[in-house]
Amino acid sequence: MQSLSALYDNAALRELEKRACAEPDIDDTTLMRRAGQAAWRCLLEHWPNARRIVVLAGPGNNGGDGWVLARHARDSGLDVCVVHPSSMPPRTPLAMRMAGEYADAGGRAEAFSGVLPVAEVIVDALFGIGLDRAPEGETASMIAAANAASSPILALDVPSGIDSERGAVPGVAIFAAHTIQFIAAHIGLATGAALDHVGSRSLSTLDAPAACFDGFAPKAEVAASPRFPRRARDSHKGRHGHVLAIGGEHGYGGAILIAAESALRGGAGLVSVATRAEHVAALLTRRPEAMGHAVEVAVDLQPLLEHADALALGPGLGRGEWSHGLFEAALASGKPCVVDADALNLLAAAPRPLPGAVLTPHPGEAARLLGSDTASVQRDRYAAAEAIAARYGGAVVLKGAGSVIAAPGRTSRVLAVGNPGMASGGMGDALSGVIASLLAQGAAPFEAASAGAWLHGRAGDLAARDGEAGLLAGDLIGHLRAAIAECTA
Ligand SMILES: NC(=O)C1=CN([C@@H]2O[C@H](COP(=O)(O)OP(=O)(O)OC[C@H]3O[C@@H](n4cnc5c(N)ncnc54)[C@H](O)[C@@H]3O)[C@@H](O)[C@H]2O)[C@@H](O)CC1
Ligand SMILES: Nc1ncnc2c1ncn2[C@@H]1O[C@H](COP(=O)(O)OP(=O)(O)O)[C@@H](O)[C@H]1O
Ligand SMILES: [K+]
Repeated sequence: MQSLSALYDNAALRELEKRACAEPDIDDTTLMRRAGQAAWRCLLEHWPNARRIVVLAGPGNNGGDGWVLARHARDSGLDVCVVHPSSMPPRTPLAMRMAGEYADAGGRAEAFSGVLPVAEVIVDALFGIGLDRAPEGETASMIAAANAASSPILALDVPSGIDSERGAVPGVAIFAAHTIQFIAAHIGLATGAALDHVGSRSLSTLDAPAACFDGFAPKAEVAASPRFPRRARDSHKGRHGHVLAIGGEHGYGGAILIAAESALRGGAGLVSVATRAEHVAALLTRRPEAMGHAVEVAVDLQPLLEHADALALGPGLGRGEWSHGLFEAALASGKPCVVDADALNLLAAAPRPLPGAVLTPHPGEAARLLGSDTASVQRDRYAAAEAIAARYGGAVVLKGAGSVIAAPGRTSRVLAVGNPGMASGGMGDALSGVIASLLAQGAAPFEAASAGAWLHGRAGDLAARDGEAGLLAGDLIGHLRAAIAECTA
């Protein structure tokens, strides 16, 4: 059974369409009719009282779906107007046929004149998975006019202007209230800039037979909530792992303190911190449960490394001599390790394979790891996360809205939890702590990355119930325990 959690790219969607059309009683016309009808039902479900609708119809098959919907709406007695770009009448045979049927039934259609007719719902059928460049000229104006109208927009398959494979928004794009996707969920609607455009989401498989999906793995999956076993009654701290958090150069004590506190709230049995001497008192005042160690030279780190099950390396680490020494000593230990913040910058400067590590770059750090730029990373977040995993060998969490989790040989995952309240300093340090905590408790890198990122996002959502703006990493950490409890059998 297909769900919104299994995500496919455009090649897969087109192949699935082909397989469906190979079935005896299905062809491309049937699929388009089903798409238009499913979209019409979706409109009725969301806006049962709408009497006037405008359908924006593009030149391709996405437009075709729109013409079918328009016909259903008209047959049901609604006041319908289809608006198409004056320079782009229906171009594909299917779209031409559906436009013809609508016209034959007496449906109203007009070329875009600069203003859209008034409507209670606007249906966006301009472009779907066939978008091949940023909308410009007339289509850009139609999108802008639809967004400027006060009516909600129902997007068919993809909000027009969104790159349905990558989540990027190359120019203007529809801001939909709801998007109904056809056949299977699109990978690009789950991450990055696209998230602001899709609204709520649904999926109509168009009754494509389940056999079409046989042997067809999704390109990515929405990360599911992790499951944790209940603790044994006779458990003790030695069974829940020992995290060593390493960082906190002069002037950057807060980051390592947040990572340590988050590791404790992530369930680690013990948390030690290796940092500059001046941060130890602050750490112990704030979190006496942590063990603070002043480390002035790398050799001081050795005994701490020996006792650690996993490392959180990088929060506030800096990039100087002290930082380099600790970075090299920590990696040389071969312990499971979260590599974050300045440790990622040091790694970018001296790349090496780190198969047992979890790398947690934000898009800027990801760009440095790849030798590219932030805009390129954001243009294709899946490709960037997968390229970092391939280059460095470990698991990767590419942070930001719709965080992408990747590892060599694994199907990538994308987070559906988290919120923009988390765009504040220290949130990444909290993520490092919780992932290190799971590594210390025995999780493998990809699972620790995925479960840790999920818990962090969920705790952020629980914290955001009191509002997004002003949400602090410390507030999120306060909800980690509840997030873990929700996931515990
Ligand atoms: N794949 C499937 O399984 C199904 C697809 N259907 C619909 O078909 C759609 C795909 O149809 P198409 O492949 O015809 O693609 P689209 O309808 O998304 O658009 C393609 C057309 O728009 C033009 N175009 C693309 N970007 C443009 C831009 N920025 N400015 C101006 N013109 C631009 C292309 O040159 C092409 O003519 C899907 O999104 C979906 O709505 C459904 O009918 C049923 C099943
Ligand atoms: N708009 C957002 N939606 C969801 N999660 C977000 C958003 N903004 C930030 N986050 C999350 O918050 C954390 C921020 O990390 P980072 O950018 O490293 O912050 P810092 O360096 O200040 O600690 C990441 O886990 C990121 O995914
Ligand atoms: K569309």
